[in-house]
Amino acid sequence: MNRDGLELLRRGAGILGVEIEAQLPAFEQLFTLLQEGNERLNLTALRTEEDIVLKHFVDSLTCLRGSYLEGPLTVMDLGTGAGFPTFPLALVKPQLQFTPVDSIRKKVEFVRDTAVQLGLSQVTPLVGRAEALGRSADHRDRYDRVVVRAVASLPVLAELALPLLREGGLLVAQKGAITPEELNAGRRAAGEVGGKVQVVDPFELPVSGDARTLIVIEKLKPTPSKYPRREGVPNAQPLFWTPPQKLAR
Ligand SMILES: C[S@@+](CC[C@H](N)C(=O)[O-])C[C@H]1O[C@@H](n2cnc3c(N)ncnc32)[C@H](O)[C@@H]1O
Repeated sequence: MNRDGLELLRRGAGILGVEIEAQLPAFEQLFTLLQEGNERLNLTALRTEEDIVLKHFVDSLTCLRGSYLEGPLTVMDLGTGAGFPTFPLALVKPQLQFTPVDSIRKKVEFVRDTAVQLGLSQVTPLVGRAEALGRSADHRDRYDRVVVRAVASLPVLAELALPLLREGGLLVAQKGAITPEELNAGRRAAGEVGGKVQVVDPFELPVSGDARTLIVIEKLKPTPSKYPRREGVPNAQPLFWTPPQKLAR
């Protein structure tokens, strides 16, 4: 990472109030590993230094808004891709025990190798689909937090994540701008799977000003055993919602 990238990272984290000075060498190493991984494996669409620093590193750190990730907690990162938001969060919050999950094996292998190289022993990557994990005894009702970034619409996230949380656990979903229709469907879906939308926090990504929304759903009671539905169904038929592109013309 060159000097401009480092300054951008400092500036973005500073605006968020996140202290990262001691972790800058690790972020530089992550940057290099991500670039090498991208050349080999085509992991992420973001390739420029500015995009990686701002839209992966700083953007992931915005999950720390509102202090929902304080203390020793077990955290599943659902649909982690190349390891986001897991890596930036794990670097600055070493008390969090992360389980980054993705259905694509090559991505999880990259995350596993990168975690080893960064010395992040509290990161335990897993290949799997949320629908299957949400039905397995090893993972259902287990986690203090589920974090997600750029994975699915809110009703789908509610159905995939709530089964994995313990009662009182929180889904922390980082999204772009959200329409009232998606939010309304998300509220209804959350209720259906045992949760409640507790926080809708719109904000701007530092420096670029891009619209973001942090949404927090709390699990209040057990998720009915029929959820999550089988693989692919939550996305194909989101609870209480027809995404705009699926509306008949
Ligand atoms: C757009 S990428 C986002 C990756 C990462 N969270 C980020 O912000 O860069 C979405 C990822 O979610 C994974 N994914 C989507 N649905 C999933 C599911 N049901 N179970 C596990 N992984 C899933 C995909 O394989 C993909 O890697």
